[in-house]
Parts: sequence; structure tokens; C-alpha cells
Amino acid sequence: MPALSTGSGNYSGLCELLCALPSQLQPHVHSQDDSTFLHNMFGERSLHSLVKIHERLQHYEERSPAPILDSAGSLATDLSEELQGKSASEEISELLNLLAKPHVKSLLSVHDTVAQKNYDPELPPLPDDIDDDEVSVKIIRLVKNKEPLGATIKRDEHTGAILIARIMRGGAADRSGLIHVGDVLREVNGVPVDDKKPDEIIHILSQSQGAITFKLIPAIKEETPSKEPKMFVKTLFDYEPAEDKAIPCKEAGLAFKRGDILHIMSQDDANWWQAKQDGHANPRAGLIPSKQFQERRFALRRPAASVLQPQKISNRRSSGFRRSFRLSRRDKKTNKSMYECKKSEQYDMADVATYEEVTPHRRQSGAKHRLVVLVGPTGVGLNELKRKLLISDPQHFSVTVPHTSRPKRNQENEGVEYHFISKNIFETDIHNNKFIEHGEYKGNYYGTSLDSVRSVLSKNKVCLLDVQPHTIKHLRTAEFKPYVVFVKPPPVERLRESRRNAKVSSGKDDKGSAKSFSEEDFLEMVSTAQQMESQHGHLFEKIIVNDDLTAAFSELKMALKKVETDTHWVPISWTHS
Ligand SMILES: Nc1ncnc2c1ncn2[C@@H]1O[C@H](COP(=O)(O)OP(=O)(O)OP(=O)(O)O)[C@@H](O)[C@H]1O
Repeated sequence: MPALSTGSGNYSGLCELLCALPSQLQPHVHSQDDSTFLHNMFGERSLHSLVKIHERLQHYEERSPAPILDSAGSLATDLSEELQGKSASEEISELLNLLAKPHVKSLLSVHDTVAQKNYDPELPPLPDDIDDDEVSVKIIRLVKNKEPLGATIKRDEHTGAILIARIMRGGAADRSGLIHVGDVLREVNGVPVDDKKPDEIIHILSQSQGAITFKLIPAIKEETPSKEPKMFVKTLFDYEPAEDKAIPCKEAGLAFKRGDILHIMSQDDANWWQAKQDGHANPRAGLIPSKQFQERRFALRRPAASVLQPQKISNRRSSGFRRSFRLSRRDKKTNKSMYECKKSEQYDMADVATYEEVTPHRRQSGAKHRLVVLVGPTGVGLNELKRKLLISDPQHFSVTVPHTSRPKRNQENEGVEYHFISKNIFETDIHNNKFIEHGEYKGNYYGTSLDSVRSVLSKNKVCLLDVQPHTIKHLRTAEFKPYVVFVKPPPVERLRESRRNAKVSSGKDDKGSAKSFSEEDFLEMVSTAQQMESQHGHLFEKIIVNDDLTAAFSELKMALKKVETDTHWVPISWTHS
């Protein structure tokens, strides 16, 4: 490309350059459209005017002219006073007339301001006799970059005025400190907004670039900065503002996924809280539905959800739900998961789950371990993973000893295979809620008691417990601080591959022979896992896919190590004594 002449000097001649550019570039332009575009762009009048202004300013800067005086305004006033008394010639009255014109006065005032380099605004003193009823107006100029303004507006139902509805914490409007909730918006960039719909105003705002001028009537009562305590919540559902018809302003919404930790920055509005993702750099809050509001919405949707996801138990097996509380695996015969859970609780819907207030928690050295709860569909490998953990560190990991009402056999010892208790005592204990889970098989009760968990924890060991998902909520107490791991099956293709030599431990027939997994077992395992995740997923702190057993075991072991050493978010109620 040939070198382009830029004319004489660095800055002058830019206009000539602009005119010359299209023809200079001509050899490199192949389409007519491109050529026309270049001509239009470089021939644009506004561009030429800008360049001319630039050149003028450059010229001034080089000359750096100094003001002759910095009090042209008072000189003009003195002169006018002096000329007042003089005989009225035509020239004198014309000069007096000129000097009295407001724009000439303003021009001289600007001249003096620049000459004195005094750019701070000088506010006139407040008049003594302010009329309290007089409406004062504030004019605010904000420079907008790509970031949204961080305020929402609404029409006042009674007066019809456009009001600032909320200021997003940490947003541009909030940081300016100039706009407050309740301010009445009169004009945007000189355009009156009284007769406009909020959507139209939002459109004007979104189209505006650079400085935006607002004319506002300040709210009677200025918003006092709320001193809400720092609050963090774990989200228990997914939220996408773009799909929410109720949100007052979709653009102001904050999307999140189940399990995210949010910092709640304002609860001023009962229905719409302001929050930001924990650890994100963006200081601006976004709108999320408040806990009450979301609970109401879930409650309304609930009947439909129950119809959609019935948890039926098939005759063949318990629909893949763990049908036994897990017993000690030392008893080969009872290691058959043969207990049908009698409680209808198995089919209940999860609680309405919205947000849970959480706080960082780190286990103090020497403190009791958190209870490790494993959940997953039948046959997924909970027992296998538990067994591996126990073998890997028998001093550190342990399981509970279950209770039974069946008679003790010769080779059994009290408190080793089972705690043997009478049917009566068992029933009293059930009545007194002493069992986490219990079931009945061939007329005998079997169950895992809360005390058996306490017994393991008091030995300063990590207690491994596998339960049905509906039981988790009963274990979520400050005492147990359960760390819930969901063991999930891989896709069916991988199950076929990896479980080729595996045996369905719970499917042993009465003679104790184990059978291989069937295609139906795999399908049921996967669909049960999906159901469990959708209904109870908000209670899972860790999800491990048990595809390759060694990999799943290492992942579990690593996660359990972190629970002991790292800081985790836990429900705030667990940390209050
Ligand atoms: N990742 C894996 N790869 C291959 N085989 C596995 C894997 N995980 C578990 N198994 C095998 O699958 C079978 C069932 O596992 P396990 O008994 O641990 O399941 P479970 O979840 O305890 O089921 P149940 O509640 O029915 O007893 C066992 O033979 C086990 O060795």
C-alpha cells in the first residue's frame, strides 16, 4: 500500500487526508459497495467538522493563549454602571443592551471560570424564606458506559407519576449516591416522561450512550441506607430471569443454578431480593425472587408436580429405591436388602425448597466428624464404596450397628452383628423416634438408631451411613451436620460395560445365590437416580458418578478429606448452639 501523505505537520491537513483516502485506497477496493461505503464514510460532514475542531484546538494548544484578565464579568458590570449615567448615545445604549443580555453575561462568566481555572460549581446560598411546599427538582448527569444503570422504575398507582422503584446495590445509580428510591422521574435527556410507559422509558435509557441527564423530584423521605446483616444463602432451585414472567425487570435479574451461594444484599422489597453471586467480581446486585415469593409460586405449582412424578413401587423391586436401611454387612444372610420399607414417607414430595441461609464452617481439630450420608439407587455401589473406605482406614471410618427384634443366633454377639432387643422395646423405640430408618422382615424388626450413629461419632470416627433420600431431612441437624454424597450410576451403556461381572447383592434369592444385573436393573437404576436427583438434589453436597470403581472411590475419599479440613457452607442453624 502506498504511503499516504498526511500534509504538513502532525495534525494539520487531516481534512485533506480524509478527502484523499478513498482514491488512495481505490486500488485495494474490489467491490462497488465497499467503494461507496468508503466515499460516504470519509466524506461525512460531521467527521470533517470534528476534524476541523480538533485542528483548531490543536492550534490553540500550540499557541497556549493566556487570558488577558480573569474578571471580564465584573469589568462588564463596572462598565455598565459607569455608562448608565452618561448621555445616551446610540452606541452606548446598544453596548448597555448587549452587556445586559443573559447569554453575554453567561459567556463572560464562563470565560472567567476558565481563566481562573475554577471549575467547581458554586452553589448560591440557601434563601432564608424557603417555602416548604415548593417542589424542588434535582438534575443529575450520569455517564453511562456499557454497564446498565442499576435502577428500576414503576408508575405510581395513585398519582400516575414515574417513580424510581429500586436501586440495585453496587450498580451505577447506587454508586453515584444521587438517585434514590421514591424519586419522581420527570425527564430523561430533556424528554418529559410523564406520558410515557415504563417500557418506553427503559427503551430511551437503553438507547442512550455517554452522559444521561435525569430531572427528578427527590423523594420526600430519603432512603436510609439499610443496615442489613450480611446474609448468604444456598440456592435450592435453578432460576432464569429471562423465563420469569413475574420479574419486574428481566434485565435486572440474576440467573443461578441450584447449589450456588448468593450474597443477599437487600430484602427491602418483600417479593424481590437483591443478590450477587458469592466471589464474583461484579459489584452490582441482581434481582431474585424472595424466599416467600418463590415458596408461594412453588406451592401453587405443587399439585402439577406431584402428578408428574409419582413414585410408584413396582411389584418386582422397590422401584430402585433403597428398600433397606443398610444393615451391617457382616451378616451374610441379612445382607439381602430384604426389608420393605413400610413408611409411606418414601413417596412424599421434598419440602418446598427455595433458599437456605448458610455460613462458612470449618471443623475444629478434635471436634466430632460430620456424619457422612451416602444415597443412591439400589445396586449403584454404595456398599462397595463403603467397604473400600472401611478397608482403607479402619481406624478412621466406621459404620453403625443395627438393631433387630429377631432372636440372637449362636455365633452372634450382642453389639457386634446387631443390638438384639425385644419386639416390645423395638416398637416403643419406633414410637419415640429413636430410629433413622426401620423395616420388618419375616415378622422381625430391623433398624438403624440415632444412638448407633452417636456411638460411632463419639469415638471420633467418621460414621458412614447409607439411607433412603427422604430420611436425609431428619438427619440435617447441628448435631450430625450430615455431608450428603449422592452416588449416581453412569449411563446405561457404561453400566452394561462396567457391571459385566458384578452381582446384584440385594437380588440374591432365598438360597443366597447372587444373580447378574439385567437390562431392566440398569434402566431402573438410571431412572431412579434421575428421580432422586430431581426431588432431593438440593440436599446433596457432592455427586459422584460410579462408573470406574477406583476413580469413584478416590473421588469420594478426596471429598471426605476436604470435609475434614476445608471450609464448607453449612446451614446457619447448624452453627448456633
Ligand atoms: N463401579 C463399579 N464397577 C463395577 N462393579 C461395581 C461398581 N460398583 C459396584 N459394583 C458392583 O455392583 C454390585 C452391587 O454393588 P453394591 O452392593 O455396592 O450396591 P449397593 O448400592 O450397595 O446396592 P444394594 O442396595 O442393592 O445392596 C456389586 O457386585 C459390586 O461389586
